[in-house]
Amino acid sequence: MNNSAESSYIGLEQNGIVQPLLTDLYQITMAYAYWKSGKSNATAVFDLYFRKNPFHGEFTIFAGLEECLKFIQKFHYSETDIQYLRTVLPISIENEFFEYLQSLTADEVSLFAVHEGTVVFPREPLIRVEGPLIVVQILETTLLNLVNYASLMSTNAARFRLAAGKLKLYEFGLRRAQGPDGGLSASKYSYIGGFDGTSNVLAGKLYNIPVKGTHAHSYVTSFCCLPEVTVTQLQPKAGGEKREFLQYAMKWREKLMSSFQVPTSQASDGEFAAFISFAIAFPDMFMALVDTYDVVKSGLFNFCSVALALHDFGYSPIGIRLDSGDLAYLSNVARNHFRKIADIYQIPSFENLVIMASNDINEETILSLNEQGHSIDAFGIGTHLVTCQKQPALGGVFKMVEIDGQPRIKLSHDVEKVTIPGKKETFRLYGGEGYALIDILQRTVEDSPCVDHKVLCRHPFQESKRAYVSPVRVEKLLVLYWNKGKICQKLPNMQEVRDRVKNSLKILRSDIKRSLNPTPYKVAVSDNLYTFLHDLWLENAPIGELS
Ligand SMILES: Nc1ncnc2c1ncn2[C@@H]1O[C@H](COP(=O)(O)OP(=O)(O)OP(=O)(O)O)[C@@H](O)[C@H]1O
Ligand SMILES: O=P(O)(O)OC[C@H]1O[C@H](OP(=O)(O)OP(=O)(O)O)[C@H](O)[C@@H]1O
Ligand SMILES: O=C(O)c1cccnc1
Ligand SMILES: [Mg+2]
Repeated sequence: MNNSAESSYIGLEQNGIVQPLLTDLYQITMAYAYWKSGKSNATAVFDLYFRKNPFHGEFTIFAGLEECLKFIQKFHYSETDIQYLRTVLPISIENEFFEYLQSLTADEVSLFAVHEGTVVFPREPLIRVEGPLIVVQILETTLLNLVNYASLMSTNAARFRLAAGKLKLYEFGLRRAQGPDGGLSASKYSYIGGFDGTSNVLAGKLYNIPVKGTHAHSYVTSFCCLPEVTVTQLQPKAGGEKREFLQYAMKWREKLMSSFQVPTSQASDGEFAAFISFAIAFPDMFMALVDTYDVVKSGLFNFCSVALALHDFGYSPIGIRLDSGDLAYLSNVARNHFRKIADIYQIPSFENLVIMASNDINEETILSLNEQGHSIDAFGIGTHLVTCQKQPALGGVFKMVEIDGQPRIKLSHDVEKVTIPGKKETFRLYGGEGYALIDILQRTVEDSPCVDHKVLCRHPFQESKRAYVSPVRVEKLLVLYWNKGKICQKLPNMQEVRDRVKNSLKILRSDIKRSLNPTPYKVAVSDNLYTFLHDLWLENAPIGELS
């Protein structure tokens, strides 16, 4: 098993699908219309942000930044891209436009971003992109594609992590993921969000994530009786001659089942044969799926018998996986068996055999299991995690906030959808206990908030909602990551991003993180930005006439 994700994954090539044509056609048609109307030299500022936290929660983890940087680093239309565009755009498009497109790079763009893995909130810019209008516009779809699922997935994983506490979490979702790329991203961002590993072997290879696995029901059902065990011997861990393993396991099964007063006829021989064969193949990592027939009457006895035989041979069995039934009840039964065996046969390690649970597990199942009391050590989670079944998309958007130094606002009947105009900074203000109190958006022309100085924080749309905050610490969230054609920050490796997620969540009070009815975290605007926003709003919304 690959145990370290410490080495950098920065050197990795980006998935080949991520290229300039991975965009919506309208970015290119707009580019032509901008170009044609003489806006090629316009300079624009766009904010990438989302409006609502996912999963009925009150926090989001920002992820996908490194992929965005890799994308803009190599942003360039190839000759075949241009050839293809010629076939889909109208014949009337001037040839010089294609020449112009082919010459484009993101070298004149600046990109500011929140560090990947940081906890973030609605309306605050996660990424601010400044530069030639056409280039910045063209980046929209790809940047959103790279950030939305990555952030959603990392947030989902972080929520599972909060629910599971210190228990191990493994991502088992590849078979249920949204295609190959969705599956790889799910493995990567669930690790960033706090999972301990994945069953996805390619993700292990590409990202150096620990890979983990047990076996499927098919392995168990492929055996029907003991004579099918053709290799019956095993070399003891300490070395020396191979010995009859099968006989040891059989002796243990008789002994165990009679001491638990269950007739051996109740246990499946096929399952027993499967476990023996698996143990002979993997004596150092024996983990058995015990629910194919009957966990209590068959699976547990078969597992324990093989595990005891392995112990006789000097090996340490790992544990079991439960994949159906009442997981709380069955895990407690299993733990009691393990305890009894540890006690009767004086093998203390048996008490701590791993109990893994899988089968359609979601955040609520884990919270409910916690309430009921269970003996599970690890969860294998697929569908709900990778498809983000509770909320399949993060509604991140990319909106123009300034052009040629002039602020821009997008109005909407839905106040939540009105954009906050102008070039902005975000500051996180901390209170005495180390918790973040509020995030405040300011215009870049304003002075930064200072420690121990009162800052007026205003709700962006509700005039009466305002408060003074005297922060004990101020953190500037947006950092210049891409400038003059270069990545200008040291990029963290995956382990560091994962650590940031963990530490970033610690700055949130627990009521903001709880699953049911969490307290919203406040995102405010400065007094100056409040006035700026509302003046521009009025300027852009003429007084109507009723008739
Ligand atoms: N103690 C428990 N509390 C809450 N939910 C549980 C508990 N045990 C299992 N679950 C969940 O209940 C669901 C049970 O799934 P389902 O109704 O398909 O039964 P099953 O055990 O898979 O049956 P089958 O033997 O047919 O596979 C799963 O989503 C599982 O995660
Ligand atoms: O339940 P998930 O969270 O998606 O986790 C992954 C599931 O994948 C496997 O099931 P399998 O493909 O064999 O199907 P089944 O258990 O649903 O029959 C495994 O046994 C888990 O039950
Ligand atoms: O290794 C496992 O147990 C596993 C892998 C993928 C899906 N379900 C289970
Ligand atoms: Mg299942």
